[in-house]
Amino acid sequence: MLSEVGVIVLCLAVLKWLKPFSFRSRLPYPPGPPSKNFLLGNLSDLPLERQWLPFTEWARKYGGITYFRVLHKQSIVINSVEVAKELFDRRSHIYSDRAIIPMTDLMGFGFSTILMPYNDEWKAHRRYFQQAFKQEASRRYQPIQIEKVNDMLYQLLNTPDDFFNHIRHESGAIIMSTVYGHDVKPKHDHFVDIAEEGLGNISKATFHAVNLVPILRYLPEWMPGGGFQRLIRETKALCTKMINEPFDMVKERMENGTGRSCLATELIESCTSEQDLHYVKAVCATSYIGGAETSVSSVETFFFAMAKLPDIQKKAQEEIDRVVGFDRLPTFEDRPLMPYCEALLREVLRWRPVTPIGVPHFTMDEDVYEGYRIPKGAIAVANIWGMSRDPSKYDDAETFDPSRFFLPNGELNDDDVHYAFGFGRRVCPGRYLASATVWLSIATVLCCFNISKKKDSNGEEISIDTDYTGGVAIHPLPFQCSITPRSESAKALILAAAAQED
Ligand code: HEM
Repeated sequence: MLSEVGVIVLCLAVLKWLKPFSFRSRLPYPPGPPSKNFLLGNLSDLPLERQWLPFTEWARKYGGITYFRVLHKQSIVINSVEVAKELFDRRSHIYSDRAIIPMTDLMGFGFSTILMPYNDEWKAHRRYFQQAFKQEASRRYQPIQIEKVNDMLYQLLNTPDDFFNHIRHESGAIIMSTVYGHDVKPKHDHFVDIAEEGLGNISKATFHAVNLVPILRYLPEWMPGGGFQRLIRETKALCTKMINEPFDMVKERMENGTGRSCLATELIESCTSEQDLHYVKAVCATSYIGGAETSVSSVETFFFAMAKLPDIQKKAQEEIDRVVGFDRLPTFEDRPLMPYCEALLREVLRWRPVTPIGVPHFTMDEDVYEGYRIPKGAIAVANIWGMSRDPSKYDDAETFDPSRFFLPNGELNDDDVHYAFGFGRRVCPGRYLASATVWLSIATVLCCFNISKKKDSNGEEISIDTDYTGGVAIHPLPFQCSITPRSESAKALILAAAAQED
Protein backbone atom coordinates (compact mmCIF):
# COMPACT_ATOMS: atom_id res chain seq x y z
CA MET A 1 0.00 0.00 0.00
CA LEU A 2 2.73 2.38 1.03
CA SER A 3 4.65 1.70 -2.16
CA GLU A 4 1.49 2.42 -4.26
CA VAL A 5 1.09 5.75 -2.49
CA GLY A 6 4.78 6.36 -3.12
CA VAL A 7 4.34 5.73 -6.85
CA ILE A 8 1.35 8.09 -7.04
CA VAL A 9 3.26 10.81 -5.18
CA LEU A 10 6.23 10.31 -7.50
CA CYS A 11 4.01 10.50 -10.60
CA LEU A 12 2.40 13.72 -9.33
CA ALA A 13 5.82 15.19 -8.63
CA VAL A 14 7.02 14.30 -12.15
CA LEU A 15 3.85 15.76 -13.66
CA LYS A 16 4.35 18.98 -11.70
CA TRP A 17 7.96 19.13 -12.84
CA LEU A 18 6.90 18.47 -16.43
CA LYS A 19 4.17 21.12 -16.37
CA PRO A 20 6.39 23.90 -17.65
CA PHE A 21 7.31 21.65 -20.56
CA SER A 22 3.66 20.86 -21.31
CA PHE A 23 2.14 21.45 -24.73
CA ARG A 24 1.30 25.00 -23.67
CA SER A 25 4.93 25.91 -23.23
CA ARG A 26 5.55 24.98 -26.85
CA LEU A 27 2.92 27.43 -28.03
CA PRO A 28 4.05 30.88 -29.13
CA TYR A 29 3.36 33.97 -27.10
CA PRO A 30 1.01 36.48 -28.74
CA PRO A 31 2.69 38.64 -31.40
CA GLY A 32 4.49 41.77 -30.35
CA PRO A 33 7.53 43.94 -30.94
CA PRO A 34 10.71 41.88 -31.22
CA SER A 35 12.78 41.84 -28.09
CA LYS A 36 15.81 44.09 -28.66
CA ASN A 37 17.97 42.70 -25.93
CA PHE A 38 18.14 39.24 -24.36
CA LEU A 39 18.30 40.63 -20.84
CA LEU A 40 16.24 43.83 -21.03
CA GLY A 41 13.65 42.60 -23.52
CA ASN A 42 11.52 45.48 -24.81
CA LEU A 43 12.63 48.02 -22.20
CA SER A 44 13.80 50.48 -24.87
CA ASP A 45 10.41 50.28 -26.66
CA LEU A 46 8.57 51.64 -23.65
CA PRO A 47 8.46 55.32 -22.75
CA LEU A 48 8.16 56.21 -19.06
CA GLU A 49 4.93 58.06 -19.78
CA ARG A 50 1.96 57.49 -22.13
CA GLN A 51 2.70 53.84 -22.82
CA TRP A 52 -0.71 53.65 -24.50
CA LEU A 53 0.73 55.35 -27.56
CA PRO A 54 3.21 52.54 -28.45
CA PHE A 55 0.63 49.97 -27.28
CA THR A 56 -1.86 51.39 -29.78
CA GLU A 57 0.74 51.40 -32.57
CA TRP A 58 1.49 47.74 -31.80
CA ALA A 59 -2.25 47.01 -31.88
CA ARG A 60 -2.43 48.28 -35.47
CA LYS A 61 0.49 46.05 -36.41
CA TYR A 62 -0.10 42.90 -34.38
CA GLY A 63 -3.85 42.84 -33.62
CA GLY A 64 -6.13 42.40 -30.62
CA ILE A 65 -3.52 41.01 -28.24
CA THR A 66 0.20 41.74 -28.04
CA TYR A 67 3.06 40.47 -25.92
CA PHE A 68 6.23 42.07 -24.62
CA ARG A 69 8.78 41.52 -21.90
CA VAL A 70 10.84 43.87 -19.75
CA LEU A 71 13.60 42.04 -17.86
CA HIS A 72 11.84 38.98 -16.44
CA LYS A 73 8.38 40.61 -16.38
CA GLN A 74 6.07 39.38 -19.11
CA SER A 75 3.10 41.45 -20.22
CA ILE A 76 0.18 41.10 -22.55
CA VAL A 77 -1.74 44.07 -23.86
CA ILE A 78 -5.37 43.60 -24.81
CA ASN A 79 -6.36 46.01 -27.50
CA SER A 80 -9.91 45.12 -28.44
CA VAL A 81 -13.12 45.04 -26.42
CA GLU A 82 -13.92 41.58 -27.80
CA VAL A 83 -10.64 40.03 -26.59
CA ALA A 84 -10.99 41.86 -23.26
CA LYS A 85 -14.48 40.44 -22.77
CA GLU A 86 -13.24 36.94 -23.54
CA LEU A 87 -10.25 37.10 -21.20
CA PHE A 88 -11.17 39.53 -18.40
CA ASP A 89 -14.89 38.72 -18.26
CA ARG A 90 -15.34 35.09 -19.33
CA ARG A 91 -12.01 33.84 -17.97
CA SER A 92 -12.05 36.08 -14.92
CA HIS A 93 -10.86 33.18 -12.74
CA ILE A 94 -7.47 33.64 -14.43
CA TYR A 95 -7.30 37.40 -15.08
CA SER A 96 -8.44 39.05 -11.83
CA ASP A 97 -5.25 39.42 -9.81
CA ARG A 98 -3.11 42.54 -9.46
CA ALA A 99 0.67 42.56 -9.45
CA ILE A 100 2.20 43.71 -6.18
CA ILE A 101 4.05 46.95 -6.79
CA PRO A 102 6.72 46.91 -4.07
CA MET A 103 7.00 50.69 -3.72
CA THR A 104 3.26 51.42 -3.38
CA ASP A 105 3.02 48.57 -0.91
CA LEU A 106 5.91 49.93 1.15
CA MET A 107 4.35 53.39 1.04
CA GLY A 108 1.23 52.04 2.72
CA PHE A 109 -1.22 51.77 -0.19
CA GLY A 110 -1.66 48.03 0.38
CA PHE A 111 -5.04 48.82 2.03
CA SER A 112 -6.49 50.04 -1.26
CA THR A 113 -8.91 47.73 -3.07
CA ILE A 114 -7.55 49.03 -6.36
CA LEU A 115 -4.05 47.64 -5.83
CA MET A 116 -4.96 44.61 -3.72
CA PRO A 117 -4.22 41.10 -4.98
CA TYR A 118 -7.17 38.79 -5.65
CA ASN A 119 -7.70 37.36 -2.16
CA ASP A 120 -10.34 37.08 0.56
CA GLU A 121 -9.72 40.61 1.78
CA TRP A 122 -10.30 41.97 -1.72
CA LYS A 123 -13.50 39.89 -2.01
CA ALA A 124 -14.76 41.36 1.28
CA HIS A 125 -13.99 44.86 -0.03
CA ARG A 126 -15.87 44.22 -3.24
CA ARG A 127 -18.92 43.04 -1.30
CA TYR A 128 -19.00 46.39 0.50
CA PHE A 129 -18.49 48.24 -2.77
CA GLN A 130 -21.32 46.29 -4.34
CA GLN A 131 -23.60 47.12 -1.40
CA ALA A 132 -22.67 50.79 -1.62
CA PHE A 133 -22.39 51.56 -5.33
CA LYS A 134 -24.42 49.07 -7.34
CA GLN A 135 -26.69 50.77 -9.84
CA GLU A 136 -29.76 50.95 -7.63
CA ALA A 137 -27.83 51.96 -4.49
CA SER A 138 -25.96 54.71 -6.34
CA ARG A 139 -29.25 56.56 -6.85
CA ARG A 140 -29.27 57.32 -3.11
CA TYR A 141 -26.47 59.76 -3.69
CA GLN A 142 -28.31 61.84 -6.27
CA PRO A 143 -29.29 64.59 -3.79
CA ILE A 144 -25.60 64.98 -2.90
CA GLN A 145 -24.64 65.09 -6.57
CA ILE A 146 -27.28 67.74 -7.25
CA GLU A 147 -26.15 69.84 -4.27
CA LYS A 148 -22.48 69.73 -5.20
CA VAL A 149 -23.05 70.30 -8.91
CA ASN A 150 -25.21 73.31 -8.02
CA ASP A 151 -22.35 74.56 -5.84
CA MET A 152 -20.10 74.31 -8.87
CA LEU A 153 -22.57 76.31 -11.00
CA TYR A 154 -22.53 79.05 -8.37
CA GLN A 155 -18.75 79.11 -8.25
CA LEU A 156 -18.56 79.18 -12.05
CA LEU A 157 -20.90 82.16 -12.04
CA ASN A 158 -18.75 84.08 -9.56
CA THR A 159 -15.22 83.15 -10.60
CA PRO A 160 -15.40 81.48 -14.01
CA ASP A 161 -11.65 81.74 -14.64
CA ASP A 162 -11.07 79.47 -11.69
CA PHE A 163 -13.03 76.66 -13.36
CA PHE A 164 -10.31 74.01 -12.94
CA ASN A 165 -10.51 74.42 -9.16
CA HIS A 166 -14.30 74.39 -9.19
CA ILE A 167 -14.39 71.10 -11.13
CA ARG A 168 -11.84 69.53 -8.81
CA HIS A 169 -13.75 70.74 -5.79
CA GLU A 170 -17.02 69.32 -7.16
CA SER A 171 -15.64 65.78 -7.55
CA GLY A 172 -13.91 65.74 -4.17
CA ALA A 173 -16.99 67.20 -2.48
CA ILE A 174 -19.32 64.55 -3.95
CA ILE A 175 -17.12 61.68 -2.80
CA MET A 176 -16.39 63.12 0.65
CA SER A 177 -20.04 63.86 1.30
CA THR A 178 -21.18 60.48 -0.06
CA VAL A 179 -18.65 58.50 1.92
CA TYR A 180 -18.12 60.48 5.12
CA GLY A 181 -21.02 62.97 5.17
CA HIS A 182 -18.33 65.64 5.20
CA ASP A 183 -18.76 69.00 3.45
CA VAL A 184 -15.41 69.84 1.96
CA LYS A 185 -14.13 73.37 2.54
CA PRO A 186 -13.62 75.41 -0.66
CA LYS A 187 -9.87 75.59 0.03
CA HIS A 188 -7.39 73.68 2.19
CA ASP A 189 -9.79 71.06 3.48
CA HIS A 190 -7.80 69.00 5.97
CA PHE A 191 -8.96 65.57 4.72
CA VAL A 192 -8.64 66.43 1.06
CA ASP A 193 -5.17 67.88 1.58
CA ILE A 194 -3.95 64.70 3.29
CA ALA A 195 -5.38 62.49 0.57
CA GLU A 196 -4.04 64.63 -2.27
CA GLU A 197 -0.56 64.74 -0.78
CA GLY A 198 -0.50 60.96 -0.29
CA LEU A 199 -1.88 60.25 -3.76
CA GLY A 200 0.55 62.73 -5.31
CA ASN A 201 3.36 60.48 -4.11
CA ILE A 202 2.04 57.43 -6.00
CA SER A 203 3.37 58.77 -9.29
CA LYS A 204 6.85 58.90 -7.73
CA ALA A 205 6.50 55.20 -6.91
CA THR A 206 5.36 53.78 -10.23
CA PHE A 207 8.68 53.62 -12.03
CA HIS A 208 10.91 53.35 -9.03
CA ALA A 209 13.96 51.08 -9.21
CA VAL A 210 12.71 49.21 -6.13
CA ASN A 211 9.88 47.79 -8.25
CA LEU A 212 12.35 46.17 -10.63
CA VAL A 213 14.96 45.21 -8.05
CA PRO A 214 13.01 44.72 -4.79
CA ILE A 215 16.12 44.05 -2.70
CA LEU A 216 16.92 47.77 -3.04
CA ARG A 217 14.21 48.37 -0.46
CA TYR A 218 16.82 47.60 2.22
CA LEU A 219 19.10 50.43 1.11
CA PRO A 220 19.53 52.69 4.17
CA GLU A 221 18.38 56.26 3.93
CA TRP A 222 21.86 57.67 4.55
CA MET A 223 23.36 55.86 1.54
CA PRO A 224 23.40 57.46 -1.94
CA GLY A 225 20.09 56.58 -3.61
CA GLY A 226 18.45 55.79 -0.28
CA GLY A 227 16.38 59.01 -0.22
CA PHE A 228 13.29 57.05 -1.18
CA GLN A 229 13.11 55.72 2.42
CA ARG A 230 11.93 59.15 3.48
CA LEU A 231 9.23 59.13 0.78
CA ILE A 232 8.11 55.73 2.07
CA ARG A 233 8.00 56.93 5.67
CA GLU A 234 6.13 60.14 4.92
CA THR A 235 3.60 58.53 2.57
CA LYS A 236 2.94 55.73 5.02
CA ALA A 237 2.07 58.33 7.66
CA LEU A 238 -0.24 60.11 5.20
CA CYS A 239 -1.97 56.81 4.32
CA THR A 240 -2.59 56.08 7.99
CA LYS A 241 -4.14 59.53 8.39
CA MET A 242 -6.15 59.16 5.17
CA ILE A 243 -7.70 55.92 6.41
CA ASN A 244 -8.26 56.87 10.03
CA GLU A 245 -8.95 60.57 10.39
CA PRO A 246 -12.18 60.98 8.37
CA PHE A 247 -13.40 57.63 9.65
CA ASP A 248 -12.79 58.58 13.29
CA MET A 249 -14.66 61.82 12.68
CA VAL A 250 -17.70 59.84 11.47
CA LYS A 251 -17.54 57.49 14.47
CA GLU A 252 -17.26 60.38 16.87
CA ARG A 253 -20.27 62.09 15.30
CA MET A 254 -22.23 58.85 15.48
CA GLU A 255 -21.40 58.52 19.15
CA ASN A 256 -22.52 62.03 20.04
CA GLY A 257 -25.57 61.86 17.79
CA THR A 258 -24.49 64.59 15.33
CA GLY A 259 -23.66 62.22 12.47
CA ARG A 260 -25.13 62.62 9.01
CA SER A 261 -26.20 59.41 7.34
CA CYS A 262 -23.58 58.46 4.77
CA LEU A 263 -21.83 55.43 3.34
CA ALA A 264 -19.49 55.13 6.34
CA THR A 265 -22.34 55.20 8.89
CA GLU A 266 -24.26 52.62 6.88
CA LEU A 267 -21.29 50.28 6.57
CA ILE A 268 -20.24 50.76 10.20
CA GLU A 269 -23.73 49.73 11.30
CA SER A 270 -23.45 46.53 9.27
CA CYS A 271 -20.10 45.56 10.87
CA THR A 272 -20.10 42.63 13.27
CA SER A 273 -16.36 42.39 14.02
CA GLU A 274 -13.15 44.40 14.25
CA GLN A 275 -12.13 42.74 11.00
CA ASP A 276 -15.24 44.15 9.28
CA LEU A 277 -14.45 47.62 10.63
CA HIS A 278 -10.92 47.34 9.29
CA TYR A 279 -12.29 46.49 5.82
CA VAL A 280 -14.89 49.24 5.90
CA LYS A 281 -12.27 51.86 6.77
CA ALA A 282 -10.21 50.79 3.80
CA VAL A 283 -13.23 50.71 1.48
CA CYS A 284 -14.14 54.28 2.45
CA ALA A 285 -10.59 55.55 1.90
CA THR A 286 -10.36 53.66 -1.41
CA SER A 287 -13.58 55.31 -2.58
CA TYR A 288 -11.86 58.67 -2.34
CA ILE A 289 -8.79 57.39 -4.20
CA GLY A 290 -10.91 55.84 -6.96
CA GLY A 291 -13.49 58.56 -7.22
CA ALA A 292 -11.94 61.97 -6.78
CA GLU A 293 -9.23 61.99 -9.41
CA THR A 294 -11.27 60.25 -12.13
CA SER A 295 -14.60 62.08 -12.50
CA VAL A 296 -12.64 65.33 -12.44
CA SER A 297 -10.80 64.31 -15.58
CA SER A 298 -14.01 63.67 -17.51
CA VAL A 299 -15.56 66.98 -16.48
CA GLU A 300 -12.35 68.80 -17.49
CA THR A 301 -12.45 67.05 -20.85
CA PHE A 302 -16.06 68.17 -21.28
CA PHE A 303 -15.10 71.84 -20.75
CA PHE A 304 -12.12 71.41 -23.07
CA ALA A 305 -14.23 69.94 -25.88
CA MET A 306 -17.04 72.48 -25.48
CA ALA A 307 -14.68 75.44 -25.63
CA LYS A 308 -13.37 74.12 -28.92
CA LEU A 309 -16.61 72.92 -30.50
CA PRO A 310 -19.44 75.48 -30.37
CA ASP A 311 -21.69 73.56 -32.81
CA ILE A 312 -21.76 70.45 -30.65
CA GLN A 313 -22.41 72.59 -27.59
CA LYS A 314 -25.32 74.30 -29.36
CA LYS A 315 -26.87 70.98 -30.34
CA ALA A 316 -26.77 69.76 -26.74
CA GLN A 317 -28.23 73.06 -25.50
CA GLU A 318 -31.09 72.81 -28.02
CA GLU A 319 -31.93 69.39 -26.61
CA ILE A 320 -31.75 70.67 -23.02
CA ASP A 321 -33.97 73.67 -23.83
CA ARG A 322 -36.51 71.40 -25.54
CA VAL A 323 -36.69 68.87 -22.71
CA VAL A 324 -36.03 71.00 -19.62
CA GLY A 325 -37.29 74.43 -20.67
CA PHE A 326 -36.03 77.63 -19.08
CA ASP A 327 -37.44 77.70 -15.59
CA ARG A 328 -35.66 74.82 -13.91
CA LEU A 329 -32.33 72.95 -13.93
CA PRO A 330 -32.02 69.47 -15.47
CA THR A 331 -32.68 66.52 -13.16
CA PHE A 332 -31.86 62.84 -13.39
CA GLU A 333 -35.43 62.17 -14.58
CA ASP A 334 -34.54 64.07 -17.77
CA ARG A 335 -31.62 61.80 -18.59
CA PRO A 336 -33.49 59.17 -20.66
CA LEU A 337 -35.13 61.98 -22.64
CA MET A 338 -31.84 63.56 -23.70
CA PRO A 339 -30.01 61.18 -26.06
CA TYR A 340 -27.66 63.84 -27.41
CA CYS A 341 -26.37 64.66 -23.93
CA GLU A 342 -25.97 60.92 -23.35
CA ALA A 343 -23.94 60.67 -26.56
CA LEU A 344 -21.89 63.66 -25.44
CA LEU A 345 -21.08 61.88 -22.17
CA ARG A 346 -20.05 58.74 -24.09
CA GLU A 347 -17.82 60.78 -26.37
CA VAL A 348 -16.16 62.46 -23.38
CA LEU A 349 -15.37 59.00 -21.96
CA ARG A 350 -14.16 57.72 -25.35
CA TRP A 351 -12.22 60.68 -26.70
CA ARG A 352 -10.00 61.10 -23.66
CA PRO A 353 -10.44 57.93 -21.59
CA VAL A 354 -9.67 58.86 -17.99
CA THR A 355 -7.34 55.90 -17.43
CA PRO A 356 -5.92 55.05 -20.86
CA ILE A 357 -4.48 51.72 -19.72
CA GLY A 358 -6.81 51.17 -16.77
CA VAL A 359 -5.24 49.45 -13.80
CA PRO A 360 -3.25 46.43 -15.00
CA HIS A 361 -4.53 42.96 -14.11
CA PHE A 362 -2.26 39.99 -13.40
CA THR A 363 -2.72 36.38 -14.50
CA MET A 364 -3.23 33.74 -11.83
CA ASP A 365 -2.66 30.78 -14.13
CA GLU A 366 -1.42 29.85 -17.60
CA ASP A 367 -3.90 30.23 -20.39
CA VAL A 368 -4.19 29.65 -24.12
CA TYR A 369 -5.95 32.16 -26.31
CA GLU A 370 -6.39 31.48 -30.03
CA GLY A 371 -3.31 29.26 -30.05
CA TYR A 372 -1.16 31.71 -28.10
CA ARG A 373 0.31 31.01 -24.71
CA ILE A 374 -0.48 33.48 -21.94
CA PRO A 375 1.92 32.84 -19.07
CA LYS A 376 0.99 32.71 -15.42
CA GLY A 377 2.14 35.78 -13.50
CA ALA A 378 1.92 38.07 -16.53
CA ILE A 379 0.76 41.67 -16.38
CA ALA A 380 -2.44 41.96 -18.42
CA VAL A 381 -3.12 45.50 -19.57
CA ALA A 382 -6.45 46.67 -20.99
CA ASN A 383 -5.43 49.19 -23.64
CA ILE A 384 -8.51 51.37 -23.18
CA TRP A 385 -6.93 54.10 -25.30
CA GLY A 386 -6.48 51.65 -28.17
CA MET A 387 -10.08 50.39 -27.76
CA SER A 388 -11.36 53.95 -27.95
CA ARG A 389 -9.54 54.31 -31.26
CA ASP A 390 -10.48 50.96 -32.77
CA PRO A 391 -10.74 51.76 -36.51
CA SER A 392 -13.32 48.99 -37.00
CA LYS A 393 -15.66 50.84 -34.63
CA TYR A 394 -14.77 54.50 -34.79
CA ASP A 395 -14.22 56.52 -37.94
CA ASP A 396 -11.92 59.45 -37.51
CA ALA A 397 -11.40 58.57 -33.86
CA GLU A 398 -9.44 61.73 -32.99
CA THR A 399 -12.44 63.91 -33.82
CA PHE A 400 -14.82 64.66 -30.96
CA ASP A 401 -18.19 63.73 -32.41
CA PRO A 402 -21.14 62.53 -30.27
CA SER A 403 -23.14 61.72 -33.41
CA ARG A 404 -21.04 58.56 -33.85
CA PHE A 405 -23.24 56.94 -31.18
CA PHE A 406 -26.46 57.26 -33.18
CA LEU A 407 -28.00 54.64 -35.44
CA PRO A 408 -29.35 55.77 -38.82
CA ASN A 409 -32.89 55.68 -37.30
CA GLY A 410 -31.83 58.37 -34.80
CA GLU A 411 -31.67 56.07 -31.78
CA LEU A 412 -28.59 55.62 -29.63
CA ASN A 413 -26.52 52.55 -30.49
CA ASP A 414 -25.51 50.02 -27.84
CA ASP A 415 -21.91 51.27 -27.44
CA ASP A 416 -22.00 52.88 -24.01
CA VAL A 417 -18.17 52.98 -23.79
CA HIS A 418 -18.34 50.68 -20.78
CA TYR A 419 -14.71 49.71 -21.43
CA ALA A 420 -13.64 53.08 -20.00
CA PHE A 421 -14.43 51.53 -16.60
CA GLY A 422 -12.41 48.34 -17.06
CA PHE A 423 -13.41 44.71 -17.13
CA GLY A 424 -14.27 41.51 -15.34
CA ARG A 425 -14.27 41.11 -11.58
CA ARG A 426 -12.11 44.23 -11.32
CA VAL A 427 -14.51 46.48 -13.22
CA CYS A 428 -14.86 49.90 -11.60
CA PRO A 429 -17.45 49.61 -8.80
CA GLY A 430 -18.01 53.39 -8.87
CA ARG A 431 -19.07 53.50 -12.52
CA TYR A 432 -22.76 54.31 -11.91
CA LEU A 433 -21.92 57.07 -9.47
CA ALA A 434 -19.29 58.46 -11.84
CA SER A 435 -21.53 58.34 -14.89
CA ALA A 436 -24.26 60.20 -12.98
CA THR A 437 -21.84 62.88 -11.73
CA VAL A 438 -20.42 63.57 -15.17
CA TRP A 439 -23.84 63.49 -16.85
CA LEU A 440 -25.34 65.96 -14.37
CA SER A 441 -22.34 68.24 -14.73
CA ILE A 442 -22.69 68.24 -18.51
CA ALA A 443 -26.44 68.82 -18.51
CA THR A 444 -26.54 71.57 -15.88
CA VAL A 445 -23.46 73.45 -17.09
CA LEU A 446 -24.79 73.53 -20.66
CA CYS A 447 -28.22 74.53 -19.39
CA CYS A 448 -26.76 77.59 -17.69
CA PHE A 449 -23.55 78.58 -19.46
CA ASN A 450 -21.91 79.11 -22.81
CA ILE A 451 -18.33 77.88 -22.93
CA SER A 452 -16.09 79.39 -25.56
CA LYS A 453 -12.53 80.33 -26.39
CA LYS A 454 -11.24 83.28 -24.43
CA LYS A 455 -10.23 86.45 -26.26
CA ASP A 456 -6.97 88.30 -25.72
CA SER A 457 -6.67 92.07 -25.25
CA ASN A 458 -6.84 92.52 -29.06
CA GLY A 459 -10.10 90.64 -29.26
CA GLU A 460 -8.38 87.63 -30.88
CA GLU A 461 -9.46 84.17 -29.79
CA ILE A 462 -6.85 82.36 -27.69
CA SER A 463 -6.41 78.96 -29.28
CA ILE A 464 -6.79 75.85 -27.14
CA ASP A 465 -4.32 73.26 -28.28
CA THR A 466 -3.40 71.94 -24.94
CA ASP A 467 -2.05 68.46 -24.46
CA TYR A 468 -2.90 66.02 -21.69
CA THR A 469 -0.83 64.92 -18.74
CA GLY A 470 0.47 61.36 -18.48
CA GLY A 471 -0.15 59.29 -15.37
CA VAL A 472 -2.74 56.71 -14.37
CA ALA A 473 -5.56 59.23 -14.75
CA ILE A 474 -4.96 61.86 -17.42
CA HIS A 475 -5.99 65.52 -17.34
CA PRO A 476 -5.86 68.35 -19.86
CA LEU A 477 -2.99 70.70 -19.12
CA PRO A 478 -4.23 74.11 -17.96
CA PHE A 479 -6.10 76.06 -20.62
CA GLN A 480 -8.24 79.17 -20.61
CA CYS A 481 -11.86 79.45 -21.66
CA SER A 482 -14.71 81.87 -21.27
CA ILE A 483 -17.71 80.71 -19.24
CA THR A 484 -20.67 83.07 -19.36
CA PRO A 485 -24.30 82.64 -18.24
CA ARG A 486 -26.59 81.93 -21.19
CA SER A 487 -29.26 84.35 -19.99
CA GLU A 488 -30.57 86.30 -17.03
CA SER A 489 -32.98 83.45 -16.33
CA ALA A 490 -30.08 80.96 -16.25
CA LYS A 491 -28.34 83.19 -13.76
CA ALA A 492 -31.50 83.36 -11.65
CA LEU A 493 -31.74 79.55 -11.65
CA ILE A 494 -28.20 79.22 -10.33
CA LEU A 495 -28.79 81.81 -7.60
CA ALA A 496 -32.09 80.20 -6.61
CA ALA A 497 -30.43 76.77 -6.34
CA ALA A 498 -27.64 78.25 -4.21
CA ALA A 499 -30.14 80.06 -1.96
CA GLN A 500 -32.08 76.83 -1.45
CA GLU A 501 -28.97 75.14 -0.07
CA ASP A 502 -28.09 77.89 2.39
C1 HEM B 1 -15.16 58.76 -14.72
C2 HEM B 1 -14.88 58.16 -13.58
C3 HEM B 1 -14.20 56.84 -13.41
C4 HEM B 1 -13.50 56.09 -14.33
C5 HEM B 1 -13.26 56.39 -15.80
C6 HEM B 1 -13.02 54.92 -13.63
C7 HEM B 1 -12.28 53.92 -14.24
C8 HEM B 1 -11.79 52.81 -13.57
C9 HEM B 1 -11.00 51.77 -14.17
C10 HEM B 1 -10.57 51.72 -15.63
C11 HEM B 1 -10.69 50.88 -13.21
C12 HEM B 1 -9.85 49.61 -13.37
C13 HEM B 1 -10.76 48.46 -13.72
C14 HEM B 1 -10.01 47.20 -14.05
O1 HEM B 1 -9.07 46.85 -13.34
O2 HEM B 1 -10.36 46.54 -15.05
C15 HEM B 1 -11.29 51.34 -11.99
C16 HEM B 1 -11.19 50.68 -10.78
C17 HEM B 1 -11.76 51.13 -9.62
N1 HEM B 1 -12.55 52.25 -9.46
FE1 HEM B 1 -13.09 53.55 -10.89
N2 HEM B 1 -13.42 54.97 -12.33
C18 HEM B 1 -14.15 56.12 -12.15
C19 HEM B 1 -14.78 56.53 -10.98
C20 HEM B 1 -14.78 55.84 -9.79
C21 HEM B 1 -15.50 56.22 -8.60
C22 HEM B 1 -16.45 57.42 -8.49
C23 HEM B 1 -15.18 55.31 -7.62
C24 HEM B 1 -15.63 55.22 -6.18
C25 HEM B 1 -16.80 55.34 -5.77
C26 HEM B 1 -14.27 54.35 -8.21
C27 HEM B 1 -13.72 53.30 -7.55
C28 HEM B 1 -12.90 52.34 -8.13
C29 HEM B 1 -12.32 51.22 -7.40
C30 HEM B 1 -12.47 50.92 -5.92
C31 HEM B 1 -11.61 50.46 -8.34
C32 HEM B 1 -10.78 49.20 -8.07
C33 HEM B 1 -11.59 47.95 -8.37
C34 HEM B 1 -10.82 46.68 -8.07
O3 HEM B 1 -9.60 46.64 -8.22
O4 HEM B 1 -11.46 45.69 -7.68
N3 HEM B 1 -14.05 54.71 -9.52
N4 HEM B 1 -11.97 52.51 -12.22
